[in-house]
Amino acid sequence: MKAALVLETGKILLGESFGAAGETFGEVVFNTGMTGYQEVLTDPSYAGQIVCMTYPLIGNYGINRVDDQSEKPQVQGFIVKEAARNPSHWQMEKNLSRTLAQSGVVGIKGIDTRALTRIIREHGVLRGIITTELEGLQEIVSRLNTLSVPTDVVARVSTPKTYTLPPISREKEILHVVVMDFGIKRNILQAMQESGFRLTVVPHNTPTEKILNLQPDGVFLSNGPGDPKEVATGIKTIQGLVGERPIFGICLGHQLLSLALGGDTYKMKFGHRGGNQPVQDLTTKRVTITSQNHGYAISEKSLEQTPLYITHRNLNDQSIEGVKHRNLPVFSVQYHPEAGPGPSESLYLFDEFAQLMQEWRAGYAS
Ligand SMILES: NC(=O)CC[C@H](N)C(=O)O
Repeated sequence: MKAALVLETGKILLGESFGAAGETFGEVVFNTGMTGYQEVLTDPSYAGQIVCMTYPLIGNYGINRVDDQSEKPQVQGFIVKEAARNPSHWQMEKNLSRTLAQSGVVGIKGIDTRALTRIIREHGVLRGIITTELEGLQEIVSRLNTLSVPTDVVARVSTPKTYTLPPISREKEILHVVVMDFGIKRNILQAMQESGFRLTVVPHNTPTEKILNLQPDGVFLSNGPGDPKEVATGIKTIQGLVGERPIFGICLGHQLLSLALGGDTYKMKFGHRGGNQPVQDLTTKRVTITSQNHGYAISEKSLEQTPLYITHRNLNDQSIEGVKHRNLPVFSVQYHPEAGPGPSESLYLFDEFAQLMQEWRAGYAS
């Protein structure tokens, strides 16, 4: 079956249906990862977005039981050049196109994804529609201008109920962390369990008092989809938590922390999505290659009005990748240290969080 990708610029790219048939609307973004498509599909941070994979062959190791980052694919649509016809891997359980079809994800294959990426890099992220209904494509272009990206995406992907997870590593001192779930990836939960944390995961709109009543050693602010400025209740909660407990934020959590402390965020032209973004720790000068997935960033100028200072920078475009509070145990990073998918060399940040919580615990007890 034929399919088309229609962009808000009026450009129409023709390909073949991949996954579910039908129509889907979203913001078209590109990811440069050569592997990790299963993690990308199931990462709740992509809710509302149509993801274009720049790497030209996708699906070659199928879908397995271990790489899911949430219970289902979360992307709004999926664009590939070539979908592997004979996937093979010892852990493979299903094939990609069937998984997409069963989950109702409308995709398209046969698109020159590198050419599409050039268009996005030139223009900035674009709204688009993938459709298997090829009649009336011109009408879709005019309809596209009336559609806007949903603003309630965090509420859609956050847990509706509080739940707990035990520590996996028993060697380390057990610390209790309350996780504010704005659309968390499983690999982050797992990295924290492996760091010896006992987790209480709470919905995105849990008030400050309820979190403090759980008597955590620290609070974690998760990744998540959409514009951070839309997460007003979360920002308010974080304002109440600063100074009460050690705090660590990743990606959306990092952006929300800055907003809570008086900083500002902006929408990047096409964002950072992939597994090879170089980030420098400004104190040690050490560079790590990081996994990233974000379209917003902290505005540097706005940090002057906050108690935060810059700890990490992206070496490709100098954008802010990490901040720390000047005198409280509060820090965050824009990238994904949990390494799923991507390099694992930034996992040490979870140990830093553990150390802050231990110090805080010791200070609190004395
Ligand atoms: N991975 C994330 O947490 C993404 C944060 C935010 N939605 C952005 O696109 O910038």
